[in-house]
Amino acid sequence: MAAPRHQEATSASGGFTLILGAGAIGRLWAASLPPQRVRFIPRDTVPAARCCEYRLQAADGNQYPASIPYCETAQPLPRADCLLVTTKAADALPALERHITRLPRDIPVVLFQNGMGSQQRIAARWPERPILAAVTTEGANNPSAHLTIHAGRGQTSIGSLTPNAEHCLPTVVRHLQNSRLRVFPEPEIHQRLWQKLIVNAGINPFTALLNCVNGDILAHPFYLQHIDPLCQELHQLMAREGLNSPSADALRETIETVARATALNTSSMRADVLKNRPTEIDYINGYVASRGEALNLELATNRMLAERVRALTHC
Ligand SMILES: NC(=O)C1=CN([C@@H]2O[C@H](COP(=O)(O)OP(=O)(O)OC[C@H]3O[C@@H](n4cnc5c(N)ncnc54)[C@H](OP(=O)(O)O)[C@@H]3O)[C@@H](O)[C@H]2O)C=CC1
Ligand SMILES: CC(C)(CO)C(=O)C(=O)O
Repeated sequence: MAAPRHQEATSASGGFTLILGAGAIGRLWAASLPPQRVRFIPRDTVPAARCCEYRLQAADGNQYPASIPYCETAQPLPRADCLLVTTKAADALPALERHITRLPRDIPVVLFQNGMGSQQRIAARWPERPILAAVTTEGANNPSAHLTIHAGRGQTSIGSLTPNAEHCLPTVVRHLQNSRLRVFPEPEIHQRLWQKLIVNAGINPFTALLNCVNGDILAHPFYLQHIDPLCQELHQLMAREGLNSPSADALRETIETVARATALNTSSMRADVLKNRPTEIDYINGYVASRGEALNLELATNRMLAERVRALTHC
């Protein structure tokens, strides 16, 4: 089946997008942007093929073929309107460090990582570059090497992390709106990152530890024992960080609304544990616990959840 038509992109760089991280979210974006105007930056090793070939199963169930060229490892990177970084949180800074000298200083870099910590480290490492963060509720997974499933339609909010990103935000948003995905500018990106962090902190570790889908945590005694202390800690930390901090009850309500809305989902953390891959716990409950330590707050529930999840993939 032929893919639906895109609007034609126009810009000085020809509407080009570079993507670092050809995993589930990277492939969703690559197949959703105008064809012929996307390149994956490969790992250090020369990729086995010139193109990343796969099928994207759209949210309506239809499948479309995608063939996304890899950039030549020995050549300069092509001029592009922006770089999307779609690795896991732990890989984002090392991956950027490997390639950043090949990129013009003014290229906007959009970070898609869940959780918190990696974005701040990247913004602090390259404060002069335009670095932006994206918070996305799109859902994608790769059940096999050549199939990417767009499991749930959502939206992507983008905001600036460094001063030089402010003026690029409208252009980056317009550029990414040229895809089949919904994209919006987010002036309060820090608050938005925290909202997503709260949801991930309240759902992901429980699904990983209890080995269940999102909705099934809600009636489990372990969840019921820990969710209120967890929400108290999140409320305390947000207040100390100077953020707009909803009450612990409101945070629990937010977490449970998402758990009910995604009741049949396997969370990204449970999926990582099931595949014996490193989880992003250090950027979720681990990040909360370490911010607590830095601010002299005892956030024991987050620390306990982080330790238990780490133990799942470290044996
Ligand atoms: N999937 C989703 O629905 C959502 C994901 N996110 C967030 O987006 C981020 C990416 O998630 P997802 O796509 O699921 O993860 P995946 O593991 O599917 O993809 C990450 C990709 O990054 C690649 N990668 C790692 N290091 C490098 C490097 N140095 N150079 C080039 N490529 C590299 C990996 O390659 P390899 O496979 O070889 O290791 C892999 O292809 C995560 O932070 C996640 O939390 C946020 C919302 C939704
Ligand atoms: C919202 C939630 C929990 C959906 O599964 C998610 O973001 C994740 O799995 O990481």
